[in-house]
Amino acid sequence: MMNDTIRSVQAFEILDSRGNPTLTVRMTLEDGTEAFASVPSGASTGIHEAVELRDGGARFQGKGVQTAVRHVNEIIAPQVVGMSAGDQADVDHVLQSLDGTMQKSRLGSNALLGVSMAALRAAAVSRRVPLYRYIGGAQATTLPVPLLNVLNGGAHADNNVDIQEFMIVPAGAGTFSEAMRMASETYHALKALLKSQGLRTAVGDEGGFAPDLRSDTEALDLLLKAIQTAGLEAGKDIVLALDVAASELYREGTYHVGGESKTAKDMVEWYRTLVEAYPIVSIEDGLAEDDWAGWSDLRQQLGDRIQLVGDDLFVTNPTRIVRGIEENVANAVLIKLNQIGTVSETLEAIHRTHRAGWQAIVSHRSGETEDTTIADLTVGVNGTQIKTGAPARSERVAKYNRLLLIEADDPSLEYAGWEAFHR
Ligand SMILES: O=C(O)[C@@H](CO)OP(=O)(O)O
Ligand SMILES: [Mg+2]
Repeated sequence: MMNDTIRSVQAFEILDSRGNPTLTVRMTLEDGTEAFASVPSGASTGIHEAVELRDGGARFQGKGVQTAVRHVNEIIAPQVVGMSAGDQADVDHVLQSLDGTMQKSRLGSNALLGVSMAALRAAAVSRRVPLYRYIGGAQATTLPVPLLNVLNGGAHADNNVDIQEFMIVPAGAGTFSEAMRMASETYHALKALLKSQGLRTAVGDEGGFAPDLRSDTEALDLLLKAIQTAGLEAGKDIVLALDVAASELYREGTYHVGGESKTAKDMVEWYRTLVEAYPIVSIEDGLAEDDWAGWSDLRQQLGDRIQLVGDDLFVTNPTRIVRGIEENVANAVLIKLNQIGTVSETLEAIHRTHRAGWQAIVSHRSGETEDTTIADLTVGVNGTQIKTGAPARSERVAKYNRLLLIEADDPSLEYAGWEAFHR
């Protein structure tokens, strides 16, 4: 018999994919269910994100992951034991009120999210349903198009490329597994191409290459070449997406790109030339996290042609998303559980995004673990796209592998394909 009353909650310090401390939470239920959830950690974090208690940050006055672990074990656990794991909204409400701050800085968003995700996972296990089915019920019908980061620049790489992430997007595949095959073949073709040009093939945090390139267009040309070498057609089988992470390029009121200072208007014109020359379907964080006026212009100029995704701009925060919808500054939202700190608030962010007719793209962080919750979350909410790195490095591949298993288990789910970019 199912009895999803929470019996115990315990946090442990573990390592993330960068070798930095993070935490995992084990929740047990009265019916004997045991579930774990692990929390990721970003590098290019938005200033409006929920605050994790992270080791080494001067900002946290010596409060690191150990403190977050203690908060779970000593403050949160006694309050949630006895609650029902399936009452996600109630559990998350308790977490939010125990913390009591706007950005979850008292207990730490990592402490809160670990418990919130553990409740979600435990409730599904207890009901003996796959996590995506527990989240989405009969309404989960879609498998997402993956956005795979294969080339890096910006603050993440030691080269002359300004854009942080160049992603390949196999929208033309017929199934999710075919999409992964196309993506990994392109990834390997890219590696061979870099090698043949004497360029570095070491990979960054998300599994993408970071060769020493002269410009952003050289990076885009390399991708087109790799797609072709893999026997695929750019624009038909695979298209491209960018994460500019423009907050990182923004200093003292201007954007610093290619050794020049640019206004928001110049940036929009730059994107127009890129979109005209390359099969780019999506640009994330094209402008900085508080440049609302610039974003509004970007949306007016390019919003009918391509997907414009807010990451640092919205930080998965329902309040910022509502403002973005009202001011019509984008048409898609990047969704990261740890930017907001609870499952319920993440679901609210997704629902508000979808209700506006915008796309919600569930995303990993640059510091990840083997936790695959985001794969199930994407399917559960009928997300048409997922962003979780290169098809290499196990912490990224774990999410893709989970989706491959979901596809194999449930033939009723349909690959989103081009529908993902329908506006
Ligand atoms: O900018 C981003 O979108 C993410 C993930 O790719 O990076 P980070 O986790 O470092 O914020
Ligand atoms: Mg981003």
